[in-house]
Amino acid sequence: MKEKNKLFAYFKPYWGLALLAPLLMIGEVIMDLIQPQLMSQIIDQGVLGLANNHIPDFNIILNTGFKMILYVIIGGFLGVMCAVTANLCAQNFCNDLRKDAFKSIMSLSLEQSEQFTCGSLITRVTNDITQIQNLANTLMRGLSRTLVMFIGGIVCMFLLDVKFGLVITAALPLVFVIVIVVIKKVGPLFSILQKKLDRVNNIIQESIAGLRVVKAYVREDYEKERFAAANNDMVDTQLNVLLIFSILSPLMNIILNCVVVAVIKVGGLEVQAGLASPGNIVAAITYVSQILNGILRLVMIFQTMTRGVASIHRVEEVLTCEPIITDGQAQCDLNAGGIEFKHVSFAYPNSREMVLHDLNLCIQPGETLGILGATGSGKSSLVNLIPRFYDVNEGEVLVDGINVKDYPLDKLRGKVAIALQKSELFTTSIKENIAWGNPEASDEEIIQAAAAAQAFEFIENTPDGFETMVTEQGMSLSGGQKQRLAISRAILKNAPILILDDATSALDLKTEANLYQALNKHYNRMTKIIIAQRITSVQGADRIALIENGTLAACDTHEKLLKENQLYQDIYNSQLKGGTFCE
Ligand SMILES: Nc1ncnc2c1ncn2[C@@H]1O[C@H](COP(=O)(O)OP(=O)(O)OP(=O)(O)O)[C@@H](O)[C@H]1O
Repeated sequence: MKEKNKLFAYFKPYWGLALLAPLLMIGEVIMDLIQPQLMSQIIDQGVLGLANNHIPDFNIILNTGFKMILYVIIGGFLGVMCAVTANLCAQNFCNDLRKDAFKSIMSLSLEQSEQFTCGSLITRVTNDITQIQNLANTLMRGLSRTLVMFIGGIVCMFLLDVKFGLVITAALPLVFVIVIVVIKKVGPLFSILQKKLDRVNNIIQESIAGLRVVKAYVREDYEKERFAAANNDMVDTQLNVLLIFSILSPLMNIILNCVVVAVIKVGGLEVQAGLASPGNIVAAITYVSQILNGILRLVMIFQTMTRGVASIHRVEEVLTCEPIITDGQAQCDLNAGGIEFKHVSFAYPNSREMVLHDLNLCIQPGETLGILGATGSGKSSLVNLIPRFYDVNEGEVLVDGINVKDYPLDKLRGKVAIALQKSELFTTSIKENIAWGNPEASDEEIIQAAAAAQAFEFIENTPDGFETMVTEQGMSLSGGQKQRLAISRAILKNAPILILDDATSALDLKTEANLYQALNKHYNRMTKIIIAQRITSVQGADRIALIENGTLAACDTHEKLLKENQLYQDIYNSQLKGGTFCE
């Protein structure tokens, strides 16, 4: 585990701003606290003329009035400066946090990102960090304002008249009991709310990413209902929170009015006794309202704080999540591309069922190995172990004679280029999509890779050639075109090991044959692993590995397997009869 509470470290560069903002806020609140005193002076000295035989003094009204306006202006200026400073601090701090959270997500092992789920990770980097930003802002502005207003208001009331101070102090226990009950009720609801938001985001993400399938199966209504159910569930929790909060405001108003009545009653007696003035009563009423409104705001602040703290935990989970698959220290200068699976058994971390069982297979540098097997037999799982997308449970995988666990990950993954059946393309130009596999590649190398992948011709026929923009997830391209771009990218990486994991499934037989011919001609030193469903895709390979229920059923040349292996003969015959095969 990385250091806990590391979030505070993000504040460090901005501690000056974080300190200045509450100071400015204190200044603004002091200006607010002076106002009732000045108002008291206007009433007592200016209007009632208590110090001048009950003769009103308009000069005092005018001068004190100007002072009040001046303090309001100063308070407003300090408030604006406080808002600017707090926002600068919170924005910058959360900007750093968001970048690091994203960096952390990028370094997660696949099983960890699967555990978090995609929707939850998106919510953590977006909504949760916004909640933390709100929290930072609230702590610097709202909390400091409320605390200073609360303490300052009570002090001012005691200074006006000790009995006023005692009245408000007597009301506080009841106020705090109400606040604590509300906080206890609402607190746990916020964690639940974030989880429900995760679910809503997951559905949005799945439905939008799979929009074509949704439309093809006319499942819009189903998706709408699924979304509506999750959304309603979230809204219900939100409503519960709001309901609890909505009870608070009238309760506070009742207490406020009771305290005001008590202040007037006590104040009346004090005026009769000559111990206080009418202006003092007005000032005290204003302080009561400032204090109780402050406490009401405290509950809202608590709302932000609870949400923020729940979000801090969620973001910290991402920040402190160490990748399970970590670097080894081995140095390996060999770049031949030899691979060996030694007694490999493997189960996915989220499942107890073994997918591969005691599998042994040696692939020579430069060899082309076809892998054939029924769906779900474990073909992809096998090749996923080479770049360590997952680690084996038993046995070992060697690349160029070294256990993959001993490699620094970037060195190991630098040796492997992989193209998948579902080609991941980015919203950028065709050229950048290909060069993504090797950003330093020259234009000629990009063209050569595209030509080998049989993509050059169709790219040239697009409106802007290599500069044509690929729309989101490659929607503007056919399945076969996307696969060819993904293969171009893998070829361009020029790694010693090239894995095509069912990456030619959308290509017609002629294009596929041309691709393999080009690979053999121009990239013959690469070790190639070709996973396919069709025998035609692998029959030209040096050897073909037959995977059956996670075990290696056979591994030999096409000719030998055809002669000696019943399973291979069955596949061959079924594809021949099904009309898939043509020589
Ligand atoms: N991320 C995963 N988590 C848990 N189980 C998985 C995961 N990926 C695959 N499996 C399971 O592992 C088994 C082997 O899957 P794998 O993808 O290796 O098969 P495959 O031979 O490549 O199939 P296909 O030809 O359909 O792509 C299947 O039973 C599958 O359900």
